[in-house]
Amino acid sequence: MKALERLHLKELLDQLPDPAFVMTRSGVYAAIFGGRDTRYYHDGRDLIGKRISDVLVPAKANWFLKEIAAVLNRRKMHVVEYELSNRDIMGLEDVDGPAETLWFEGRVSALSFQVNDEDAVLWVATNRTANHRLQEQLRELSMTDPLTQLPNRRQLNQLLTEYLDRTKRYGEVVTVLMWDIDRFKRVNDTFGHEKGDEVLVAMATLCRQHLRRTDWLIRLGGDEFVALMPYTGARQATLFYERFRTEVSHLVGSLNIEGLGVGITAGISLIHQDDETIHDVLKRADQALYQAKDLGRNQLAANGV
Ligand SMILES: Nc1nc2c(ncn2[C@@H]2O[C@H](COP(=O)(O)OP(=O)(O)OP(=O)(O)O)[C@@H](O)[C@H]2O)c(=O)[nH]1
Repeated sequence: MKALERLHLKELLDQLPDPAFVMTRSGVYAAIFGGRDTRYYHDGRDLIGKRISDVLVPAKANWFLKEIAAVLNRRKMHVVEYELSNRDIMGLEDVDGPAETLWFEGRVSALSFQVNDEDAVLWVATNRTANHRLQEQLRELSMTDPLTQLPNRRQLNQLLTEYLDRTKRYGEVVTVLMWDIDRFKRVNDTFGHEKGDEVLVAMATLCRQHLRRTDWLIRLGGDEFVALMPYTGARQATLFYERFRTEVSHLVGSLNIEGLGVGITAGISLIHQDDETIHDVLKRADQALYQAKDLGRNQLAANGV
């Protein structure tokens, strides 16, 4: 066994599927083993003897140096995730390897011996790009309404949390305009569910077209939507609603769904600096919406503006 290990140790190390770098505290690539498959990794043999700051842009190089120092100080393995693109790496033009941005998981542990009179770590880099992309896609899917392709309630919660924070900190004015299609059930009942879907998509598209690029339109569920309007007060939001309502009356004609009472009812509120949670503002907008429904639909009511 010993003889086998001695004879084949180098070959075994070179055959490691993921590259393993020996890196010193000052950032010198002292050795590299494995990671020879250029579909996944750039050939790193040219790195030996070079400094990380000669290879990576300063921000990335500093991040690596900090990680190395942290591992050497704590003497505990670190697992880190990082991204490397061609923008980060200098002089990569002539090296074989993937062209796109790569995501890595690094497993970094301290070595018990010195290399070139310096403390050193072993840094194993695993290409996790495919996995990372899949995760991004799943995240995107979990945040998107499949019918309208708009952000869904989950994303609204995230956005509102961010905007509540900004209102509390900087006093930013943000309007929440909740709207709902009047008599939508009659569309389904009269023309079928497919027509209902078409109406939902058309209304959502129309609303999106009339909002600003910095506004958000979210499908809450069913025929309920929220327009989240940063830098917008109640007066501007009301003007937006009036325009949207007029456009909807034309759309009802072009969709051939006249005579059912289809329109748009809305409730608006502002995010308040003393709101404790996002549910406070959602509740106010919801109450305004129901007040407007009670008043006879196809109109807007405000609450806490
Ligand atoms: N086609 C279609 N219908 C949906 C979808 N989601 C919810 N609905 C239907 O939307 C209808 C909403 O009905 P209600 O909440 O009573 O609303 P409404 O008829 O607009 O009544 P008011 O708002 O009070 O005027 C229900 O019949 C749901 O089944 C969807 O994705 N597609």
